[in-house]
Amino acid sequence: MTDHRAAAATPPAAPTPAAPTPPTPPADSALVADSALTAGSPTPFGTRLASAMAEHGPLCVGIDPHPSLLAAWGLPDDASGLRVFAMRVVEVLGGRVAALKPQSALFERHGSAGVAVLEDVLTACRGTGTLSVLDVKRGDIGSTMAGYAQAYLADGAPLAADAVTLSPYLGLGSLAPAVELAHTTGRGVFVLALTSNPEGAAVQHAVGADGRAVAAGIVDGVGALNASGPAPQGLGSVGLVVGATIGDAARRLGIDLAGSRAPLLAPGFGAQGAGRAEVAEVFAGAEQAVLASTSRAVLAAGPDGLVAAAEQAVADVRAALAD
Ligand SMILES: O=C(O)c1cc(=O)[nH]c(=O)n1[C@@H]1O[C@H](COP(=O)(O)O)[C@@H](O)[C@H]1O
Repeated sequence: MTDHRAAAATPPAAPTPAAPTPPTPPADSALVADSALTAGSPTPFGTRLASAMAEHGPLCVGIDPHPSLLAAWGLPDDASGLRVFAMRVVEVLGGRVAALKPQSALFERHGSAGVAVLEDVLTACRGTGTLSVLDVKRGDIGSTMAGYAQAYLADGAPLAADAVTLSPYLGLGSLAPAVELAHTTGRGVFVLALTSNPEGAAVQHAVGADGRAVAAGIVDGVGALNASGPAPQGLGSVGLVVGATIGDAARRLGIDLAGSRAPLLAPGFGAQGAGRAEVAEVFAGAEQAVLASTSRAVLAAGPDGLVAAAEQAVADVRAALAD
């Protein structure tokens, strides 16, 4: 199995023991990673993601420990249940899918104990070689954004992930500290463009003074960031979030999803109703960039059904993108 971990990372803290025991990073993994850094620039996130998708298929499984799912798994709705749930997902699906996407909100609702579990989940992802996309949807004025960037994209940060989700609705330029740090450390960001929820259209489809939709400007801006990023070709490290539920919105708004070289994180597949036909419609012409994301549809299969559910999801996405 290829290791798609960040090229640079300081030794992670050992995961807190849990049942089931999470995968533990090899003792020398960080040393290997550090020597890769000193030997040159870290491998860009977009390059690592392309390789992970080629190996495992274009699927990201979300780790969304909703109270209802904890109950369905027979676990308490507290930090101990959260730990067993999330670590089991990493243990079972780590090394089998291109990426895992912990949903920060559902860890944060358990307070500091939940955030401690999230730290261990991210550490465990690193141990399996599976890319982690931390879904935090952050966005703030530049000076504060630098703090968020340090929290999620700096080598050795307790909550460091391979990539994070960011909101550009304080202005795409306000995300610069995160983009710059991601480029430096071989990490990535996914910028919300056309989200899967129906309420998003009121903001994202709004047309500005230049006659272009807000989302179109974001896609253009992300294309420019990738053009000046560390990878001269192929997938860039600045991705876009484009919901699989948006129908023909991209086409109607004159957005060329493939033109930005952005990896396209595509939630909405599964529990939100998008299936094979919807994925095929939304991403026609941009198939190579799609990383479909699904959470509840896989997690509802329970601890023993995770592998089969993820394999089915990969097959469905592949078929949709081949249609
Ligand atoms: O950034 C995201 O991942 C995201 C963006 C978006 O437009 N829509 C969306 O559903 N998501 C996230 O993707 C996950 C979807 O979960 P399921 O509907 O259970 O597959 C949730 O964690 C959402 O927060």
